[in-house]
Amino acid sequence: MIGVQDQQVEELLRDAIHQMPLTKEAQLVSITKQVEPKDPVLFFAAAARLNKERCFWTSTKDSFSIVGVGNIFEISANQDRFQYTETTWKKLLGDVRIYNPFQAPGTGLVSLGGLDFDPQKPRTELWADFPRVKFTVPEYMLTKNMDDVYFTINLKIRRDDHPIQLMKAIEAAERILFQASKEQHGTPRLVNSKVIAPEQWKQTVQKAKQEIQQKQMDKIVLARELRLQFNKQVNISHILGDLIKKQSNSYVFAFEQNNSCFVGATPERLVKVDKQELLSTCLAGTAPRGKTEVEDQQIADNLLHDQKNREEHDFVVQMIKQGLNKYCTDVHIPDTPVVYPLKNLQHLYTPVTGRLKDGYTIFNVVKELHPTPALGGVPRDLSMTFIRDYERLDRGWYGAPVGWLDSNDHGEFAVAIRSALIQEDEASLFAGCGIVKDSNPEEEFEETRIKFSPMLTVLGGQA
Ligand SMILES: C=C(O[C@H]1C=CC=C(C(=O)O)[C@@H]1O)C(=O)O
Ligand SMILES: [Mg+2]
Repeated sequence: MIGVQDQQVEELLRDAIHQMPLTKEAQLVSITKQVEPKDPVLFFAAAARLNKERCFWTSTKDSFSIVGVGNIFEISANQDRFQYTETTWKKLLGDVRIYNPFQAPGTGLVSLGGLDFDPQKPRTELWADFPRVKFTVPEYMLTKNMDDVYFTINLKIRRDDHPIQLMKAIEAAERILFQASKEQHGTPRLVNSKVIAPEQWKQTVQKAKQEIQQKQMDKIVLARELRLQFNKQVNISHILGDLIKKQSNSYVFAFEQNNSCFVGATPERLVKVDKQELLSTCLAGTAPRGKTEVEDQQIADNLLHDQKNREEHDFVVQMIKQGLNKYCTDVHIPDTPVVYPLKNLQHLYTPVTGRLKDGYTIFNVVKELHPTPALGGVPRDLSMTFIRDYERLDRGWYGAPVGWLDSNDHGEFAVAIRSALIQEDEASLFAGCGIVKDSNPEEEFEETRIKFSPMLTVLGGQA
């Protein structure tokens, strides 16, 4: 690696050891340095050789990536999940020594993670590997912001540690992480695919529609599962590489947990914060892509003027507007949506901007907005109860916020849709859709079928 910087790292470690308060047994130290360009997917692939849990985040639109390896600090909670996560994160920030001369987002101390869609829904075996909430501060982290690449080392030091010994361990890990990975797994073959309970799902849509028509609720989002079997273990780095190539305008993410990995390419930003500048997105209302440019334009025009889809979308806009007004000033939301094209489908999209009021953080906004009516419904409580009672699916982390935040008040969370839980040679894909009074169960079934495509095609299936 870059030699001069390594001498600096050693000096920083020496200082940190000498200056450790007597009251402390151990101290978390975080050191960020700039490194030569490195492909985040190759870094993720190479990290497999360290046998530590990995996490991955790329915003394909912004050319921004974070790859985390290992886990030096973990926040997991079952109750008061937002409050506890925020309090623990703030406490950690007050406790850690950070050497980060860069202001780039995603450098310095960063925590990455996600949580359950519904903390009240009983868990099944499917998600047994995943805690209900988990945020991780990785041991090693690569951050790529446009053409600049940074490497962060997070370690716990003790008073009797020796900087030269610590450096040896760091350099050994760096050699592995920055070397090209030679593993060639070949692409696994999809040998079986099972649509879970299609007819029951359509009946549940019908039931949701009835409740809406009887004015119990306005909107309920219902999801379903597609279960795949392969002839051998799925290679997560290949999947991530393919998703990045194919899914522009998306967040490509992966969170490993024991033998499971939750992977996706979601177009739906929940909230992005850069100091006090805030961005959010209303995304709901869906149509397929056309086979020709003319057909595509025709479908987009129809989508923009389709009452049922506009209704689905407007519920999201109203709720996000209301939610953000509590925590932001200068909330700006255009009156009409535009069409947001993706590889396999197109959505109605309304961008939102605002300024976070003093004293509030990204956690307040995530807590307020989740679940938006793009994943839950309207009103929130009744639709969540309906989903809990009638949807035959353990959503786990599907449909919930996943993302990251750093020690310099940057952070971003996306809604984990277009996603799959991969478990060695098996995978569960998830897709949902907004049911409103004019929904048709067959059409909603078809809409969810298309929503499986981003994950299905990179896993060797047919869209
Ligand atoms: C719930 C999903 O999509 C949501 C986001 C965009 C459009 C949606 C829709 O048109 O129904 C859904 O609300 C999913 O992809 O699993
Ligand atoms: Mg829809």
